[in-house]
Amino acid sequence: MGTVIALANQKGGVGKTTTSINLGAGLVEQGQKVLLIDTDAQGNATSGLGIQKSAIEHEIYDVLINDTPMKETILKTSHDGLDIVPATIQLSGAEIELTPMMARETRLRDAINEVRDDYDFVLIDCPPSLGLLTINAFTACDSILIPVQSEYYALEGLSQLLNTVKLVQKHFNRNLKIEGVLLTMYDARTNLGQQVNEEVRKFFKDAVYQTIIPRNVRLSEAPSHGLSIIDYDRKSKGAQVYSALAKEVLAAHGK
Ligand SMILES: Nc1ncnc2c1ncn2[C@@H]1O[C@H](COP(=O)(O)OP(=O)(O)OP(=O)(O)O)[C@@H](O)[C@H]1O
Repeated sequence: MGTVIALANQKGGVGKTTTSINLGAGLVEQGQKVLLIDTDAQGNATSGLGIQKSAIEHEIYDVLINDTPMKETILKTSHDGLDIVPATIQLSGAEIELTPMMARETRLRDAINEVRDDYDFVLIDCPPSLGLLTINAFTACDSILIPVQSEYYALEGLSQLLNTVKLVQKHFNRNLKIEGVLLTMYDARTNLGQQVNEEVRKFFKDAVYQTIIPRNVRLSEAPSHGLSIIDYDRKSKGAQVYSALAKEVLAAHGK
């Protein structure tokens, strides 16, 4: 049965999607079967892996609202072996359309359970909010990977995130854990980067990955080509660090 990891931080632009795509591809390189579920209406993970919106027949919205089986929404991506459940802008209405009568917090979990045996890892790219879609992800997953941007106010908002984790543990998912905290867009040349590194390690201790993701222009270019960093520029620093992260994640799971 696959391990389900949600990538979440309600702050926007911290590297959730970049990490979902490239950790996913990195895990595939290590011989894992991986499904990425896009739950962000911006659909950046979807387009970043080369899926044309016009080619999408069913998406995560249909799973959550129309009871479409997840299996019918799964597409192959530009990275061989990495599958995706796509998202489009249609998903932006889902939080309002999910009503209490629909068991609205557990719909994603129920859908994932139908495909979980087909994969080693299921990654959920969360939207930048702590709304119902993120609650669905936290209810469905085993653990949460929190990307933290190495910038001013890096820790701001994380206590809210941890409160949401506690609420979900209490009501829907007793075994929910923190998978790890990942420093992203790190610039070793600045004092700020080093300060944030120390601050985050003081707060989250061993939960912080040894692997740190630096700012790397190749990582920001790859999605516009619909490619993971491994396919876009295998020799880049970005490809090396996401490969190292994949190995660190696997080691944490005894693989
Ligand atoms: N390590 C990096 N180096 C350079 N650019 C990066 C890096 N990581 C992410 N970016 C760029 O920063 C922007 C935000 O990253 P990303 O989309 O992964 O964040 P996000 O947390 O998923 O955003 P949102 O909250 O909007 O969903 C993107 O343009 C991405 O290409």
